[in-house]
Amino acid sequence: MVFHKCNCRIGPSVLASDMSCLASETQRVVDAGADYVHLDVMDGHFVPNITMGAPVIKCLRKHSKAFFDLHMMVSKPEQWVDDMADAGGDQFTFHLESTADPMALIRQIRAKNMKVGVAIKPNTPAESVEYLVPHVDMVLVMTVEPGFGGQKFMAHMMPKVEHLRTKFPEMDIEVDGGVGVGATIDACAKAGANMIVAGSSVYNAADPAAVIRQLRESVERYGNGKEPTA
Ligand SMILES: O=C(CO)[C@@H](O)[C@H](O)COP(=O)(O)O
Ligand SMILES: [Fe+2]
Repeated sequence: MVFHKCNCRIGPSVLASDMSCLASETQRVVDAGADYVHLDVMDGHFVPNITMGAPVIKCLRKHSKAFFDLHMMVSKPEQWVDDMADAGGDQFTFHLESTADPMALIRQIRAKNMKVGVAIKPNTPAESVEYLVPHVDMVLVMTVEPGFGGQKFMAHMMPKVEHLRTKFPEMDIEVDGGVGVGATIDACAKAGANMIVAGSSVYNAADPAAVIRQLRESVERYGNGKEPTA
């Protein structure tokens, strides 16, 4: 177990919601205790799927004050920084694999007053992102191949989380893909993740509030420096 003192935050991914009712579906998870909302932006090029762009996020912003974590699965993230900031994005999480000049992109995001996240795909080693840690707010370790919700959790990504947590005890580390109540969240929590994206497990649940609570309990039990009670 790798302990840390980072705040636990749960961010449902609206990709698993009924996206024809995005405003009410966002509100539904906020009411259920979500700390932020994870919005998956896919361009059909960086990943083989298309979801939403800045116009949709701008409309959603009119209905929600939630913190919007924009997971930018796009080939040219630089192209979308201004539009996403204008649309009301709070955090711009780009993929390390998508840009030739991460530092320039980080400066561009900061200039628009957004927080910065950097994501790594399953085949990208944790070491490759270390030099960016002092310059970003969060590292996202993908626990599925980006592109689709509802995939199987990749447990073999946990050593990457553990490696980063050991080196950076105070950094926000997010996991995304296939995370739900039970073995998957427990593995993430024990490895040291403190920001938890959960799509299907929250939106498909009969009681999303109970799921969010249990995800949080796992992080607080295993990750936040407390000994397990059972
Ligand atoms: O970025 C992605 C997929 O590319 C994720 O945000 C998924 O949307 C999470 O959904 P579940 O795996 O939890 O259903
Ligand atoms: Fe995502």
